Amino acid sequence: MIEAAGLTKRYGRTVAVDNLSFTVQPGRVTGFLGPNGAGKSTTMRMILGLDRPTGGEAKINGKRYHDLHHPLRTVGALLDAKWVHPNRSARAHLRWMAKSNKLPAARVDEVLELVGLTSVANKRAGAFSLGMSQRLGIAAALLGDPEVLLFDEPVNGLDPEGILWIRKFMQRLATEGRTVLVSSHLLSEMSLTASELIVIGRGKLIAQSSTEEFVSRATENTVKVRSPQLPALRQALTGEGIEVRDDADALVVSGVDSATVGELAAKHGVVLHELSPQRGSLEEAFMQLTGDSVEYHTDITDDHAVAAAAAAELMSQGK
Ligand SMILES: Nc1ncnc2c1ncn2[C@@H]1O[C@H](COP(=O)(O)OP(=O)(O)OP(=O)(O)O)[C@@H](O)[C@H]1O
Repeated sequence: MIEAAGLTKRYGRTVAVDNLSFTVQPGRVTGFLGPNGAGKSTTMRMILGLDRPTGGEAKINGKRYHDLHHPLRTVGALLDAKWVHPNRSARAHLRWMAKSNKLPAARVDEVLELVGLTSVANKRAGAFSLGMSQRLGIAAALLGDPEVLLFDEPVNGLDPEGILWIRKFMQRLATEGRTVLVSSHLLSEMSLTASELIVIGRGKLIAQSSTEEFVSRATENTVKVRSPQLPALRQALTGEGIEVRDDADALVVSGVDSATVGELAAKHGVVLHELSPQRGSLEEAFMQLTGDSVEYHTDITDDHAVAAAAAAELMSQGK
């Protein structure tokens, strides 16, 4: 289990992580979702004792990272897959890691097998593709057979096949009873990988809920309605306890269908110029929820690969 309580990190005037509290439970994949620059990496680094919090604390199985007796036997992480000596083979890299962390050498071949790298174990890690490097990073995270695993944007830059592999692998780790926290800036990817979500924007917690609940909330259908008598229409709707928000010269109505809106307008003698049901896209809704918290735009090619993997997954499920 991972617990963050009031976790805060400031870099000068930038508040990278702002009073963040959440819990990550074992036995399922928890998605750590937020736009680029939201503070995901900084939070993970604080959990792993690589950055010192300005305030609050993070605990892994009830202890701060620095108080763990055998850190690698408790927690494994994939932060930067390219963090490998380029001239070392995959096996040599893992042997060196095992030795320096007092882990049995026999575990090296086990983890190579687990991630499917046995056949290339003696090849130079510097010549690995990104997908192979990610697998090697995951093998390294698994060396100590830890109960808790953190993966920072593991599918970034991967092709659809690589994305599918990572997704299945995380789910398998969770079904083994491990605590798995995986970060991403894409709700579409997380909706296929994680059963629980922690959503942040500009370092602040936006939501922690089941993925199902978050997605259904994020894609809530609305009705767009335009009228030359907007104030009267707004009053008619809010008078019935219906939620409305302004959108330029229109109102966006939530929680009711267009028939209800039309009938209420007629009852109050309000003229309508437009009455259109809106179905929000998942990513658009997510962007809206995280509001102005987007620091910069995401890499289009990454997002296309993720979308293709999502489509492949749905097809493989026969949907
Ligand atoms: N070492 C640092 N010095 C100064 N500012 C930093 C440092 N590390 C992160 N930041 C800032 O903190 C904020 C959060 O960054 P962080 O990398 O944690 O976000 P993120 O959600 O992981 O985004 P990304 O996916 O782009 O890495 C950003 O505004 C970033 O510029």
